[in-house]
Amino acid sequence: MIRPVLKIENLHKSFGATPVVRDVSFDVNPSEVIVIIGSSGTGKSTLLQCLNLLHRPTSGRIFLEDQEITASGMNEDTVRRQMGMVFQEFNLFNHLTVLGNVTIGMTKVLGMPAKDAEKKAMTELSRVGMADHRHKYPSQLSGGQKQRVGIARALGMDPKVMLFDEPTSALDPELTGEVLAVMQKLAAEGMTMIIVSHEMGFAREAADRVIFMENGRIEEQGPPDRLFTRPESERTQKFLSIITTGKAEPPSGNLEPDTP
Ligand SMILES: Nc1ncnc2c1ncn2[C@@H]1O[C@H](COP(=O)(O)OP(=O)(O)OP(=O)(O)O)[C@@H](O)[C@H]1O
Repeated sequence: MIRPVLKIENLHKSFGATPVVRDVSFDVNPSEVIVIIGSSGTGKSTLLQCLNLLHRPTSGRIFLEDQEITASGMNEDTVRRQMGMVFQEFNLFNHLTVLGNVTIGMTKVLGMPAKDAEKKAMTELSRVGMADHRHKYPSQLSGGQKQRVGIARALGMDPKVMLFDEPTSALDPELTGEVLAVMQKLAAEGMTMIIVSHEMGFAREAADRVIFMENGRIEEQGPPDRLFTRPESERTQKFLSIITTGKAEPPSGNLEPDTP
């Protein structure tokens, strides 16, 4: 039997009285690439941020390999160290070079000697095609290059899973491709990844499984070939038709009352 990297059981997250993630359960298998899609405001980012405890779930359980990370007393930093997170905004340190941005987590958080950290950082920068830019500062890089450094920084921590929260949303269209290409390469190398994205072409090509979220719940999930061509749920059909025809704005937010 395959042991999942992540196991999510009956996850709920509310902000005050507003439910945003409702009873979400799924497993993530080793080397699996999951792309989460859905209209704006349906809880995709909140779900992702619950997975590495940036948001504390209101209820439900999350297991990272065999460890329940939602157990009381669990150290959040220990959990986050094992999951690489790539944000829409790149969150690089502007006063550090590319190399400095990638090594800082390894030296400060993992306690790695500087020489070892530099060697590892160069390996990860090569992986994302940024080794030649190692001495530059973030202000000297394009958005796509900054995001690739962000990915190298996350990889430097040898994460068990990589979480991407709309990694290309802040990029001009011509820079999106280079970041998606790096993510596709990581997928081909066997990295376990969960990606929140509006890039349907990428979801179709790179995902092993697509999860469509609606109103905080998993409405439908399946392999991209099936989900994009023969969606089972009417809501998925509607969402995909809006996305492809661009005829109307998808409905947003929690339109339904919460049902227990
Ligand atoms: N920290 C917070 N406090 C209160 N409400 C929040 C908070 N974060 C998110 N929300 C609300 O939760 C809902 C879901 O937001 P979320 O960002 O998870 O949606 P999303 O599906 O990722 O949307 P998008 O695709 O636009 O990023 C929204 O109504 C949002 O306003």
